Amino acid sequence: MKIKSVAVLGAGAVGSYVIWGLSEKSDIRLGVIAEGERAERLKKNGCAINGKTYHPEVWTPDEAHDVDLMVIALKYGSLEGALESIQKVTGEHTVIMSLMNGIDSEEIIGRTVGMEHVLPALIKVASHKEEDGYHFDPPTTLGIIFGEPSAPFDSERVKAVEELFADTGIHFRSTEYIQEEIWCKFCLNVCSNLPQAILGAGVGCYRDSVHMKAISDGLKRELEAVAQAKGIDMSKTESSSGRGSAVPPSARYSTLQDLDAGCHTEIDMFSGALVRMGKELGIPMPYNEYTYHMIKALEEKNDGKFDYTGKEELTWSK
Ligand SMILES: NC(=O)C1=CN([C@@H]2O[C@H](COP(=O)(O)OP(=O)(O)OC[C@H]3O[C@@H](n4cnc5c(N)ncnc54)[C@H](OP(=O)(O)O)[C@@H]3O)[C@@H](O)[C@H]2O)C=CC1
Ligand SMILES: CC(C)(CO)C(=O)C(=O)O
Repeated sequence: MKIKSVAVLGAGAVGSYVIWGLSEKSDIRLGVIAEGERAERLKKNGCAINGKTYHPEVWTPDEAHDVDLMVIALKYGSLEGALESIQKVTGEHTVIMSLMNGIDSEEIIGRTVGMEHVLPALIKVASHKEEDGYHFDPPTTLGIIFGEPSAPFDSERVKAVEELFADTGIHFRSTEYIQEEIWCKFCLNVCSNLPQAILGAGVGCYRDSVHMKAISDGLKRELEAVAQAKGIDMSKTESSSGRGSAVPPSARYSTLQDLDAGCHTEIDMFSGALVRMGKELGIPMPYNEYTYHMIKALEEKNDGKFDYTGKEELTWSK
């Protein structure tokens, strides 16, 4: 098996890492999947990444049908609406890798196209948008981790993806513990993205404030209790997955980036998912419930719900 065509669905901060890495590869076709105004914009402007503009092909889902590898890098809120496109792209042999955060994008995609197409994966990159396009630091980026959910782990498709990434700038590794790796990344996101998003400060806050560390630890204890109840042993990845990419203390992870940009976040796939699982398993989740509601309220604040300027009617504290 050899991967000769790659389609990226979601040419944003994470999709840019794949586009950047594969653009110089001469023996593949690389396209981004887009329609309508988004497709026109991508055709006209290309993808601006680390100060350079790349021009991957722009394919409709029909044009991308039966691509060898589809990489999905959408925000959680866009996934449901893109399932029809994902179905149109998926051919008999298409392998799908979701680089989305959270623990359920694979399951959602698999329900639509069949789990056999999905090669579980995650990405560790700190990528963000600036005025001149997307930026990340290639040398310190840990990159893409992927693997079969069960043996044989050195499958044809794992070897094909390794061969695809081998002579590119993309950092990657395959693993026999992909489920545990995904949960470790989930833990990193829940414990590091969320408290800093409420505080509105860089990740140095966990090093510099015992209070921020205490909140992060509280979220972690709840997540570990859920993982344990589900039989996920995150210690299996301790030697390989201890920490994320090196970042400065000012780093703002994706949840805070979303709030900074006035957008809705992916809190439903972080604390939202944990609160739901906690209820199913009978595990109390006070830190995650509080965090869930606070971030939802910050989204409401961004939407202008608490803009009381010029509203004179009185309200009472109870
Ligand atoms: N940012 C980061 O450093 C990291 C993010 N992640 C995770 O990766 C995922 C993607 O995040 P990120 O890259 O930051 O998000 P972005 O918002 O930067 O990128 C999402 C992209 O998807 C595009 N898009 C939305 N709907 C469609 C559609 N129907 N068809 C085609 N394209 C579509 C958007 O286009 P448009 O802009 O035109 O709307 C946008 O370019 C998230 O789950 C995130 O948590 C994981 C690791 C690190
Ligand atoms: C924590 C980080 C940067 C790791 O890749 C990430 O996933 C995010 O910003 O959401």
